[in-house]
Amino acid sequence: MKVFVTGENGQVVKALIKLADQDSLDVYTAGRPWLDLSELADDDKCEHLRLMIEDIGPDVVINAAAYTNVDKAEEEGDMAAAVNTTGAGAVAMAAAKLNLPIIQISTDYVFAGDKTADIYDPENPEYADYDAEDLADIRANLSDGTYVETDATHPQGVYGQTKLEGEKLAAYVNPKHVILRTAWVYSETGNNFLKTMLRVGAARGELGVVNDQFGAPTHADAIAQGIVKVARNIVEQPDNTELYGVFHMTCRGYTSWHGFAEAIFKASELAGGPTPKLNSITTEEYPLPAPRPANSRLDCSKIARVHNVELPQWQDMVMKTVVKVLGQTQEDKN
Ligand SMILES: NC(=O)C1=CN([C@@H]2O[C@H](COP(=O)(O)OP(=O)(O)OC[C@H]3O[C@@H](n4cnc5c(N)ncnc54)[C@H](OP(=O)(O)O)[C@@H]3O)[C@@H](O)[C@H]2O)C=CC1
Ligand SMILES: Cc1cn([C@H]2C[C@H](O)[C@@H](COP(=O)(O)OP(=O)(O)O[C@H]3O[C@@H](C)C(=O)[C@@H](O)[C@H]3O)O2)c(=O)[nH]c1=O
Ligand SMILES: [Mg+2]
Repeated sequence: MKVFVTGENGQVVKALIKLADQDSLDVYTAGRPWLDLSELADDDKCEHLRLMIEDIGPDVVINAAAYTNVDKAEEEGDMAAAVNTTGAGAVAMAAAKLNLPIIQISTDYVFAGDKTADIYDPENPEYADYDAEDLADIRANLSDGTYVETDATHPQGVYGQTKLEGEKLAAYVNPKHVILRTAWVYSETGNNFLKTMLRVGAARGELGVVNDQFGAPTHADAIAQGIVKVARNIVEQPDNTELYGVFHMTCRGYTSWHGFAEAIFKASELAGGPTPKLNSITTEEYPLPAPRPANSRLDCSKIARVHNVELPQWQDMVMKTVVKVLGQTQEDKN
């Protein structure tokens, strides 16, 4: 299988490139300056992209490039929209023109983050006439508070808004679309929370991290494996419409950013890295330009059922990533 991926140095792009060592997977990437997603409002650039893809002849196109600086997006809305919305739409369109499927990577930040779990109250008068079977049904359908693919979206900031519009545009222009929403991506490359923690933790003796935003830290390697499995499924069964649409894909389990930081520094301690004092704080105590969803938890049962994709428990990949980051030379970090 041959895949065409947008971006060069992104966490997910790099993880996909690593998988190319494995049997029968060719990964072709295109990033700046040759492919700049912010320039795809221009028809000539779109045609150039289409020709580039045609030349390579992939089975699937993967849009893994995005404007991901959540806070900066608040002031650079036009650029964020150019990359995440117009750019995503243009990549999906170029694929559509070649009758190729598009896998568009998206985010938990499309949601408001205020979803709560349903509470079962056996005393609810509405249940008075229900028999045991009805009640069992009701209980089975109670939400645990994780977001499902059909839940209403309501992004809180510009990044989430531009990503949501990118999802919609990609879906509109290319019927063969898979929108994969993931969350809290980290890896040993690029910019991410794990690397920020180790850097800040080495520079300061103490730091505060928010304890009231919940989600699943997801290693880019796990995402890349999920993407490749989905890609293989749609290549094997291109006409199976069940395989297309929106899917949630994160590691299993969940924690807060504070819980993630705790796991990072526990691993760091074992590996001889920094061990700053870690304080638990609220979102209010850590003001940022862009609001973050309090609940970023995604229900991943649909992708498990339809694509047979299940990512590992979030804790599983923290230790090895911390070890790799601590072992990086200054040169690697640049
Ligand atoms: N990071 C996260 O926590 C999360 C990310 N996602 C989504 O996952 C996907 C992958 O994210 P991730 O790997 O973390 O991204 P990164 O922030 O690590 O990398 C972003 C990638 O996008 C490329 N890019 C940015 N602007 C442009 C542009 N104008 N033209 C071409 N390429 C551009 C970058 O290029 P260059 O190599 O030149 O820098 C880089 O390759 C994205 O769709 C993101 O929205 C979803 C949930 C969480
Ligand atoms: C660095 C730091 C952050 N925080 C808080 C701020 C914020 O609420 C939370 C996460 O911080 P970050 O800014 O690193 O995370 P952020 O850039 O918002 O991460 C998001 O990126 C985009 C691309 C996504 O799609 C999301 O899934 C998500 O991963 O932790 C602290 O409380 N203390 C700290 O020292
Ligand atoms: Mg960030």
